[in-house]
Amino acid sequence: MDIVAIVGRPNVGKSTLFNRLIGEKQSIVDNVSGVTRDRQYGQSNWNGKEFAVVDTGGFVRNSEDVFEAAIRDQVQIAIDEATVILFMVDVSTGLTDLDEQVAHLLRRAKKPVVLAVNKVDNHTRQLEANEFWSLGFEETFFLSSVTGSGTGELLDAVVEHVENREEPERTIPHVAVVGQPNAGKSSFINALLGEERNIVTDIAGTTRDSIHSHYNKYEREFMLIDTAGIRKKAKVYENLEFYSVMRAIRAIEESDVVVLIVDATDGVEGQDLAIFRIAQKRNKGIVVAINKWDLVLDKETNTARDYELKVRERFAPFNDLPIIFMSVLEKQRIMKVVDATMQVYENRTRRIPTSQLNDVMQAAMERYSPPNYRGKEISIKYVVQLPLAYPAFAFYCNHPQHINDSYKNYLENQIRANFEFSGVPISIFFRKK
Ligand SMILES: Nc1nc2c(ncn2[C@@H]2O[C@H](COP(=O)(O)OP(=O)(O)OP(=O)(O)O)[C@@H](O)[C@H]2O)c(=O)[nH]1
Ligand SMILES: Nc1nc2c(ncn2[C@@H]2O[C@H](COP(=O)(O)OP(=O)(O)OP(=O)(O)O)[C@@H](O)[C@H]2O)c(=O)[nH]1
Repeated sequence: MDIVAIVGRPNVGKSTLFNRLIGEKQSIVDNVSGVTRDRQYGQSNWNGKEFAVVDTGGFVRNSEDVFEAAIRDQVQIAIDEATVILFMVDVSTGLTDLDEQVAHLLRRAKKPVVLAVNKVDNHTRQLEANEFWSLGFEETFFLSSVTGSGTGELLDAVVEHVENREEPERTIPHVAVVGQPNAGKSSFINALLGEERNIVTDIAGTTRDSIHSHYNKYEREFMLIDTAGIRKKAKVYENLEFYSVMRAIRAIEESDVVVLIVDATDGVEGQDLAIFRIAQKRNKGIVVAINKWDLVLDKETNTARDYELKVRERFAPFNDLPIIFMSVLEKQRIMKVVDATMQVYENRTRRIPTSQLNDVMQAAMERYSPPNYRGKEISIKYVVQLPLAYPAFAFYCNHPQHINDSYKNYLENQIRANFEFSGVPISIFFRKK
């Protein structure tokens, strides 16, 4: 999926536009599941074209006083990683030095740039906004993110640069190895591939600059997707947090299963969660590998168990997934991670025959039926698994809009209790019948 990155100074209105793009619905859903840092990444659809949106402002806390250098850094990363750059400026403050600096970087980029002059709320501001033509971007649009005026034209221009890429037919599982800088991603991949590291580049229409390596040993075969280390030679960004999430997004997009490597000495941090939620939103299989377990000293009988419980809490509500403690350094349990990955891949492709699914779910719904809504009886007639690349179920019922989240969770838990979907997010829809 193509990535549209919104860049610009603090306070110009990036997150207001971002929220508009990803839609009210998504933010409500996220609130329910306790996602707080959802400002970074979302999916949008315009004119039938789907794309991912990244709000670069979501990566800086207190962005009011963020260093200018950090913003320039983000712009450079966005240029490298995104498909289209949406550069936002603010008519109410007028053109600033930092705008000029950002524009300078963008003009040299070989990526399409769309300039959005925001807060053009009225006629006076419309006149003032003309000064931004001096930045020299052919595609310049005037909008008001709060009222929404002008956003349609802007998006039309943005999606001109977006391709609707079909998911390529895959013959073997694609596995993305992601995690924070220094978690041990390269060490893990090197341990798997050793000398035989066979880098496959340029798979038609899929790769740009992530590295694909083919693993085929001990009757296990998959493609490893690794974006680690690409930039090491070129430039080490100060803004590592933004950079590593950005490159994780790319790898996740191309994968079926994501192996999230976490440094045991740090525990699960905000950034690990950000990457985890992106994989979850994209319905990818997930395996968590807690690495550097050798560095955790004085281990007792319950150390791993207690640690695992804490990790599961962090990932809630989606925590039906394999968590494996490994040490790449001491070659401990690396193959366990591989096996879990293969299992999760299988779970993600699992198809439950309709009759079996209905037998199990009818029984579950008899044990605990959907609560009435304002005296209306809710009845779910049957359920089918949808023909998608990931597990998704449609429940046909009389009042689809009145089934509450706790009942939805009940249904999901029942599916998980009866069928093996460990490591895989499940989508549940209610449809009118
Ligand atoms: N008048 C007006 N105000 C706007 C418009 N869009 C956003 N704002 C306001 O501008 C302020 C900053 O908006 P944000 O969306 O938080 O800006 P941001 O660029 O994401 O800021 P950072 O989080 O600092 O990066 C908020 O008070 C918005 O309500 C607009 O079109 N017109
Ligand atoms: N003690 C210990 N050190 C490890 C382990 N795995 C990796 N390391 C060390 O951690 C450091 C970082 O490992 P890398 O594999 O380069 O980490 P990375 O995630 O690829 O890092 P970036 O490319 O910066 O994103 C190296 O010094 C490794 O030797 C482990 O299991 N135990």
